Amino acid sequence: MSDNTPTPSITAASLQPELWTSSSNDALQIYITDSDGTALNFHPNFTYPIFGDSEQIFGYRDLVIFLCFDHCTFYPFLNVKYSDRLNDDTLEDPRAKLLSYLPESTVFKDEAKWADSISKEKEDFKIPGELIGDVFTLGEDKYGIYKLDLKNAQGLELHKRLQILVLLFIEAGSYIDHQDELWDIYVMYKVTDEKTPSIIGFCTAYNYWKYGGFDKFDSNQQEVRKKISQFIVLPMFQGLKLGGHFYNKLFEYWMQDPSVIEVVVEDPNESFDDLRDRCDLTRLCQNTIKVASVDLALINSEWATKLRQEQKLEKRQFSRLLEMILLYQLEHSLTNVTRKQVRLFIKKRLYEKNKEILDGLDEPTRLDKLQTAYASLEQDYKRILSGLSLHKRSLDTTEASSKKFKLNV
Ligand SMILES: CC(=O)SCCNC(=O)CCNC(=O)[C@H](O)C(C)(C)COP(=O)(O)OP(=O)(O)OC[C@H]1O[C@@H](n2cnc3c(N)ncnc32)[C@H](O)[C@@H]1OP(=O)(O)O
Repeated sequence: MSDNTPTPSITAASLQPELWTSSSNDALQIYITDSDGTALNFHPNFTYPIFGDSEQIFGYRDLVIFLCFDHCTFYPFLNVKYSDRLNDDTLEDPRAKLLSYLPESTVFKDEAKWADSISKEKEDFKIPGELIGDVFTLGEDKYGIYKLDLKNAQGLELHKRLQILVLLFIEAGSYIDHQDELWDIYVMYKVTDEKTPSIIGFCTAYNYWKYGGFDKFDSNQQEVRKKISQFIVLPMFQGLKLGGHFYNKLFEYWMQDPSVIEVVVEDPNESFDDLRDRCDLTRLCQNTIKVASVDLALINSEWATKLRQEQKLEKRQFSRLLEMILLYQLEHSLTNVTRKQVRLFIKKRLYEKNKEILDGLDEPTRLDKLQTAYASLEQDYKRILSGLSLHKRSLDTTEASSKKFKLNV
């Protein structure tokens, strides 16, 4: 707009409010540079934690907000462009709003300065964390998972650069208190190019200390329940099984840590639930149990309790996995257990879980509610199981793995 053009006012805009209103989800464009210098672009899933419940920004025409990150250092850059702005001091300033959620290092507008800052950080770049487990290969690339050291300035800075993604990609996500030492942050990198690795995603987990009894307390034996709180794979790497590998590697790491007694997940969404169910099932059936040998008597015995504790799985998740294994057996004719027995077994858990509500209903309604819940769960289990091959793998590996995990079957 030229200097001589009068700035439009709110009253002028009220005639055509749609011209001056942008969806904040559409206006915000996130770019992540690639190792070859190009940038991949996507939109956020949510912006309401930043721009309010309506996810709209009023007062600008043709608004575009560029939020860019470097693939390796995750150095942030922000720019805000629009063709016109209403003359109103009370308008929300998207630049200020976003900067309040970004680290102080964020470069505004000055692209050359951003490029210089990245080059400087890359001169002697070192991932600001400790490698957990080994570097592993998938296809032609190598990956590693690093636990950030938040006491180290670079570790803390990386956390501050990454955390806005929690607001933008996880529903009801919020910032963690990084000063609380009970938080762990794990970052997955593609490390094929060791000098400039690329961030794939990250996960936060909280350590809940559990009082394990007087004896354990006295002998300084710590017991921790790990709660996965936030788990993100960057959009351009989603759907490539990288999230699954990230989760499996974390689980492997926690399996080896005797202080971790259980791994739980805080408010998983459907896609994370799917990933978790499929990974847990595959891990369990590859390493520990032979699918065809699971039956109702075994599930109701001490074996199940012991296996659950050994596998550090929470009760509900473990029950779901066993139920899915029973259904898998039925689908692949691997069992003498009948469909009716499996149905009654699953309904028993559903009844116990919802006893209070169900006991308040008359019998026909109660039976109907249970049947509806069962039918929908069965359908969901079948969806999760589709494409999984649990018994072939387990038959191949049972002998080798049974040496590692000796069970009292
Ligand atoms: C606790 C929380 O934080 S809940 C919030 C979770 N995070 C989000 O929603 C943020 C946005 N989304 C994301 O970041 C990602 O999409 C995630 C984390 C949900 C999933 O990560 P991705 O890398 O895309 O998943 P991945 O490609 O590994 O899994 C894809 C599929 O393979 C399955 N899978 C992955 N690894 C394995 C494995 N090792 N064995 C068996 N199945 C596997 C998954 O269940 C999934 O099934 P599908 O093909 O039917 O979709």
